[in-house]
Amino acid sequence: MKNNLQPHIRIGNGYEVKYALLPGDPGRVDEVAKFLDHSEELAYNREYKTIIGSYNGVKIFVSSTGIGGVSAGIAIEELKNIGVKVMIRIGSCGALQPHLRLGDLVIASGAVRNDGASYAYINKAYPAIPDPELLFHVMNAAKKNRSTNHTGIVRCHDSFYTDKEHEIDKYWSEKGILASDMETAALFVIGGLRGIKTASILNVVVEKEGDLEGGINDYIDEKNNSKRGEEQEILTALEAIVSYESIYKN
Ligand SMILES: O=P(O)(O)O[C@H]1O[C@H](CO)[C@@H](O)[C@H]1O
Ligand SMILES: O=c1cc[nH]c(=O)[nH]1
Repeated sequence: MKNNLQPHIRIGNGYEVKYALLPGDPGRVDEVAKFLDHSEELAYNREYKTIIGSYNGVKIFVSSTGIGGVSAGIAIEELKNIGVKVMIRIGSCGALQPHLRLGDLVIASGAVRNDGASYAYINKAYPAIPDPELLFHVMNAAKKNRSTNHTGIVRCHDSFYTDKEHEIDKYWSEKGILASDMETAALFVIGGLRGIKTASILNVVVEKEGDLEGGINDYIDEKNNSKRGEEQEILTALEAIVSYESIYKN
């Protein structure tokens, strides 16, 4: 393969970039660009949009992974193939607990593996957990940014519209799971198996169903709160990378 060009993300060797931020939505890549010292688009194929840039002297890729573990798994593997060693998801999530508000950050300390992609790799006895050192840097960065953040287990799923969604959310909510997203489990499991350091930060974009407390104000501010959460997750991930890099330069 010429220059090790990857078939989906459409990037090859030669960048020597150790870090990647992974939003699902390609639109969020441009939001991250606003925080970078400079940035340049490298490729945009299907759901995979990648820019290269730097933040406080550290070079990073920002690559969208699309919706779901299947799509994310492809991006994760291909980014690893071109040398990326540390990946932080900056995603969105739906709250499963009533105290989580729009724009709060959820930092995943583990993920329930209700997705198909992580299971395609290995049976469900294998844990979906982040790298503990990277998690520590993310938690510290979130504190320094004064975000409202919650660290705990999230649930990863493959569907929004089956007839059982309400029942399933109720079950996992009662087990204390913080929120739902679709890619964190695949990221953690593939990271564990492939030796990639991973973490996942999620911005609450949907509050728990039926919780109306404070709902009117939140409704008015809905867009602002979600936007603020997105900015805070981006800043948190970037600051975590800088502090991680200061310790693990090589
Ligand atoms: O906003 P992103 O990062 O795409 O994350 C969430 O949003 C999508 C679903 O709407 C899924 O990808 C889910 O995990
Ligand atoms: O409710 C939601 C919102 C975003 N992402 C999810 O997976 N679920």
